[in-house]
Amino acid sequence: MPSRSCANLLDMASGDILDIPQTPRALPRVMTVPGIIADGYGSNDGDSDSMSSSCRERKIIVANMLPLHAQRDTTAKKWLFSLDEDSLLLQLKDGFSPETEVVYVGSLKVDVEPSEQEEVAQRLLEEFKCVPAFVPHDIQAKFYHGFCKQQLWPLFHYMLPMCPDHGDRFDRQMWQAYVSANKIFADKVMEVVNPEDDYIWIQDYHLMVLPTFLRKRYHRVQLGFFLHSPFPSSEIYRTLPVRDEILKGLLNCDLIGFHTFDYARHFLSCCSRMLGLDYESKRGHIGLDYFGRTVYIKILPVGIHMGRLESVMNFSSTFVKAKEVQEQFKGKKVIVGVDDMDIFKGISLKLLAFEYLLQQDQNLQGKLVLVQIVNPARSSGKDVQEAKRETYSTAERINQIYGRSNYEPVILIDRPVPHSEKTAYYAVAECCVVNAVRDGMNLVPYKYIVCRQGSPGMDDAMGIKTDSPKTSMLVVSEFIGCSPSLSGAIRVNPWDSEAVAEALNVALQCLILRNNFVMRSTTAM
Ligand SMILES: O=P(O)(O)OC[C@H]1O[C@H](O[C@H]2O[C@H](CO)[C@@H](O)[C@H](O)[C@H]2O)[C@H](O)[C@@H](O)[C@@H]1O
Repeated sequence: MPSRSCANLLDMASGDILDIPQTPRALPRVMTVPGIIADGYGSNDGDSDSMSSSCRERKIIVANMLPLHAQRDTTAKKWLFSLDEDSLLLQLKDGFSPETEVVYVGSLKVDVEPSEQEEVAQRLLEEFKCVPAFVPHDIQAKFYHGFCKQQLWPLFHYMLPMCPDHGDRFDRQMWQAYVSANKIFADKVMEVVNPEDDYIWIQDYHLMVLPTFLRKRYHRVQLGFFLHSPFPSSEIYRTLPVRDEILKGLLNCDLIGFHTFDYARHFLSCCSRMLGLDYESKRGHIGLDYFGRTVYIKILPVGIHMGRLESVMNFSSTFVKAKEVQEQFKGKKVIVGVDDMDIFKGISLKLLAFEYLLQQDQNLQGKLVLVQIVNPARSSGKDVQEAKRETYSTAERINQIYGRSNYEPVILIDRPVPHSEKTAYYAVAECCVVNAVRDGMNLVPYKYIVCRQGSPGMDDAMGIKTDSPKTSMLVVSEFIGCSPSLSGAIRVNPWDSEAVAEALNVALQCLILRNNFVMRSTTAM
């Protein structure tokens, strides 16, 4: 029998929760738009009632990874740190009022020797208001690469571990590591928190039992949690052996945020079926009573940060790249895809649809290009290796069958691609396709829409008249969180490659019709 010692660790925490004195409390003072949503697409429900009026002045954002780049200068034997401008965590900060102080708690992407940890921690707090949680190597491997990436990530994206090739089966040691890592993060929060005044925002599926440790220590601390991934149907979720511990972890918060109504609905149905908890509408918000507290459930879809994206659009390096891409694909229609190398992003299915399209319509051969940017994998699992192998072999096959001299139908860009370069591809491509079989939100369509709108500088670089209409098409999977918000997109079932091919064909026909129409109107003038 595997040891259940970590269950004890957690039980100690959650067990005590049963003993929390049920002092009547005022309604939790919950922030609206916790900064997750910036001034872009996706918005909160726009409430501005009394719940929003008492945002605490210091926020502690806890996430698996700090928004930092870290590099070791081996010659000078010094660490070099800088802010990771791409991190969504910085976007959270932009949503708060300027007076709000934000402290981040999380791990570094690098290993720091124990002898250097104290000095590094002091520097990061002073220079970046970051508090590093140093998770020992053995725990980290089982916590992140094990329980997070091999168990929770597949399950939350609707994949059951039916056989070893499809996610690892439940492993109590990995769960123990998950609980231990969450405790390490909780201890770090406790080092800096002022429980009377601070608001603690916990991010994502890596840290779902962290609230239990904090609630055990501070009965009255204000805790919010946001899940960036999907929350699956209760029929999937109930297969998880530690389903109750995780639900209780989340319920130890005052507010739980989800991207979509469906994810919130699934969570509520799990609370009802597994814990016998029913929800009710409280002052216009959905709330659950849990040991004398009300836990609010909110739909807070993440958006993009327009300001940051617009500034990247105006980099001279973006103009140069856009011009270069435009020249490279002159006379061809460009479809762009940007995805993480992950088994749920449906990259191979997208390639199969593209292959089918070329096979069905010979006229497109030589004239159509799919530029597929692949962000490097974060997980090292064999599932990701297999997805990568399949992506490469499908792309190679398409290029062999339909390629010619000076023409490759699939351009696979598999390296870290800077923001400016992605922006340039978005700006040039007339169609963007997101074919994920499941994704919490997916911000690619929003970025594409903004980049296609262009800017005077970008239009100038590309030789486009600013007032001339630009036609763009979006093909998106119906299984991603952002899908319902994209009313102008063509929605597809990503598993049905023939239907995706047909959708791409419709998109191309629309582009051609529209361009002919514009050309005719311009000529007539
Ligand atoms: O791979 P991880 O380190 O475990 O992180 C998980 C993913 O986090 C981010 O995506 C998630 O948040 C996005 C914004 O809310 C959402 O659009 C997406 O659906 C979520 O999965 C990150 O963008 C991914 O690269 C990570 O894999």
